[in-house]
Amino acid sequence: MSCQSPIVVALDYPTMAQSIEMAKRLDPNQCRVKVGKELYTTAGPAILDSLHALGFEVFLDLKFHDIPNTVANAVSVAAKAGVWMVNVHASGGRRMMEASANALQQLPNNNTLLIAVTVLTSMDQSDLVEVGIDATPEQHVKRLAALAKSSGMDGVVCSAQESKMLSTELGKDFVLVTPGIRPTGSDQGDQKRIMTPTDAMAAGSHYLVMGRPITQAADPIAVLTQANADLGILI
Ligand SMILES: O=C(O)c1cc(=O)[nH]c(=O)n1[C@@H]1O[C@H](COP(=O)(O)O)[C@@H](O)[C@H]1O
Repeated sequence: MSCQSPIVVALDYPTMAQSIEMAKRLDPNQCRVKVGKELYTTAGPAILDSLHALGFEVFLDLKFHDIPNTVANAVSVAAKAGVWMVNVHASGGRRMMEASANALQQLPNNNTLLIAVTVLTSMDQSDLVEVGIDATPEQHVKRLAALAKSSGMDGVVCSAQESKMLSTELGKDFVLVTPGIRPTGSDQGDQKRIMTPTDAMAAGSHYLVMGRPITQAADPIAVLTQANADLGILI
């Protein structure tokens, strides 16, 4: 049975041992897990097998951004490894996203969700200006999300601050994956566009990515259980 909670715990650790130690404390009914650049660079594909063996659905967050052929082949390998979700950068453009979507369609019985990152949740308007984008984060997210949808993506990564707008613009079935989730009182860190778990779900997010508020907590399981309880999920 698929996990009932929308929470995806980011296993951002420098060693495989630390990530597995945390995964063993977590319950696959209480959350999904995310493998990002730090963990994948140290552990390689073996980490996916280990997390699958523990019963988790895994979001492979490598944010592919390259030429269409390279990205299409990379997402295809990820899907064959059985990950639940994989992502690419929407700024890679239509041809890159279409090639990726086509690559997954050619696989027999593909179930992997293909998601495009819009504007990183660590960026605000001043960061966009510096990279030559003369738009607000909301405007740029809207443009990239529309492009992602028409290029065959299942959904986007955005901040929960844009969830309401995207849900209205692109429909409730277009999957909204939102990092930058911060329970009240938790440290913002390097995130700029943040929201609490409850507000994010009310705004229309489908999945909530939470890293440090859980992994750096004195009692990670208590924080996760409280976040689920706040969302009305009692496991
Ligand atoms: O694609 C992502 O997961 C992602 C996109 C984004 O815009 N912002 C973002 O924070 N993330 C990831 O989500 C996680 C957030 O972690 P915390 O800030 O520790 O909760 C990290 O693993 C990031 O790599």
